[in-house]
Amino acid sequence: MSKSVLQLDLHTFVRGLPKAELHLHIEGSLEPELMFELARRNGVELPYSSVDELRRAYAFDSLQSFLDLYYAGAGVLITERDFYDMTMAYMSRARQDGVVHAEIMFDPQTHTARGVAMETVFAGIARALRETRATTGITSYLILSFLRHLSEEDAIATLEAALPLREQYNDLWTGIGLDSAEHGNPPGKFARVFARCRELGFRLVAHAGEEGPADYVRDALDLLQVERIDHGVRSEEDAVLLQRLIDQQVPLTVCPLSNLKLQVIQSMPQHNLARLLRLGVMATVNSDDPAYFGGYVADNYIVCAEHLALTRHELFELAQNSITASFLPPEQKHKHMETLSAYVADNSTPAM
Ligand SMILES: Nc1ncnc2[nH]cnc12
Ligand SMILES: [Zn+2]
Repeated sequence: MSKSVLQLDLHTFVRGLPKAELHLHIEGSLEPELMFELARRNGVELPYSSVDELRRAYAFDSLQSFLDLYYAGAGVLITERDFYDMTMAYMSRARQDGVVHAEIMFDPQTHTARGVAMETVFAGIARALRETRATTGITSYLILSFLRHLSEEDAIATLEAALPLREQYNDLWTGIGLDSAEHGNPPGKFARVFARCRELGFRLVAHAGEEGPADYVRDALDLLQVERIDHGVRSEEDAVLLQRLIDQQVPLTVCPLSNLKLQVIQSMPQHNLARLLRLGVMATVNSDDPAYFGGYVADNYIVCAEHLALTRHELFELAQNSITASFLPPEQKHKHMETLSAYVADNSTPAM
């Protein structure tokens, strides 16, 4: 295969790089413009007079300060069409970023607590994902995530309310996750419901080591038996844990712009993504809540390339890791790996 003489610029290279996005909260993809449109459509009053005023409120100093706005913003989602519109907007944006497969978290408790039916949430999101798969070939899975600031009983009730829908959404709903406020809500609080989900054959993930300590990462592995850790950046503080992540190739779904916006780090050059990757951690790059954190998945790759001096080969490794760490069956992973290798071979200088 011939190599191009001219190297693509960074932005073009990253956007064309076939990749999976593994850490994305669909409610966190709700852009202010759509939030205002849904508020108008549903007669919901927002405490902001304009899109600009809302965007100006996105100045966070912690995970909790973000979550307060995020849950309030989700209050405009009422009908099946609202969930469909939000999901279509994300999928079309993801397509522009070279996403070939997305594993999407959603928080049913945020909606059922407001009287929105579980079926409405599933139906709207699923219609958009299936339509996207049919028209573009981009595949996706759903990860139903429990809110950890609520009780385990609430999580169990949520699981029971969703299970009757499992067969209907079998092509999409493959995973269970754990998100929301980490401090004071350790993984062990959800050991029973995760054990039940494991028995039911779900793939398991959990947020850990974002704001919370490295101990929470270890507990998520030992007590919840998750396969992937969402964030996990604080694992670096525990050398034994870090070696375990490397030895066992436990994927971390890292979200650099999120870490910056929520002040997990104070500046991008401080981010440990490059260090983790170079130590042999199965790190991936993702957007978390792109509408709130100022960038979609390709922006996250680019900001890391620019501030952490990632090489093109390392960007390729991150994309490879995203496919490897996905829940896709082996034959689909293999197909994406071939496409990815061909893309990189076609767009590399001989020195890469
Ligand atoms: N970054 C994050 N951490 C925990 N819960 C979340 N829910 C949405 N985004 C989250
Ligand atoms: Zn997250």
